[in-house]
Amino acid sequence: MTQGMLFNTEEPPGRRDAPAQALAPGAWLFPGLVHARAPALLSAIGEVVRRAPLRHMTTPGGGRMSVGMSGCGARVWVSDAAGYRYETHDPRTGRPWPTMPALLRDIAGECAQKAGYDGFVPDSGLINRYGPGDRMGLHQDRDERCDAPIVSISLGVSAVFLWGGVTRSDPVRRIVVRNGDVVVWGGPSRLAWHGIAPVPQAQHPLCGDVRYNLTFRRTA
Ligand SMILES: O=C(O)CCC(=O)C(=O)O
Ligand SMILES: [Fe+2]
Repeated sequence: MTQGMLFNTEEPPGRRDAPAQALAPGAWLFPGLVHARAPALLSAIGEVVRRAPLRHMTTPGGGRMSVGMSGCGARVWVSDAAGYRYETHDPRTGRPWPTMPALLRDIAGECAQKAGYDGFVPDSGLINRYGPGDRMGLHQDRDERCDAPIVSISLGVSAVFLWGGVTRSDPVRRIVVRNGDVVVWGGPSRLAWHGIAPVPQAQHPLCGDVRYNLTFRRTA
């Protein structure tokens, strides 16, 4: 696998050439693909959350999500007592979500292309912030009105990505995702079940004890 100029400048030995791993038809793990871009990605996250602060959303059932969330782009996923949906405005500030930084849009497009999905232009960039012990239960991403793929970037502390099949009862694999790893799923795997196991207490030089996840989608 060759990697474009965008990605391969500073990755440590052993990470640069880690091969892509097929998880399922249409689904790929790219170890370290954006490792060299982690500082730039984190500063783009900082830019977004200054204008749209991270917050703990509520599930329709009344539970508080452990993960802190924010986002950018035309629409961002929200959850509250009224349900799961995409909104054009941040309910917290009443303002439109911050514009997606070009760096994020471009990197998401490059990652999708690596998985064979050409022309992916996300209109939504979700930011998930996990502290020690925070998790995301197994779910499908099915609130989008579009079957474009999903590009998911891991930053900071390593975590275990839970990867099931398209059926709830399919076996669930546990895949370690590290700083700079990218998972892309679409096509026949677009509605695969997935989640994040409780994030361990650990330290990362760029993020302290935090894991960030950036998830790019087309919502319409
Ligand atoms: O944090 C992750 O890697 C997964 C996030 C996710 O599944 C989601 O935001 O829908
Ligand atoms: Fe998801």
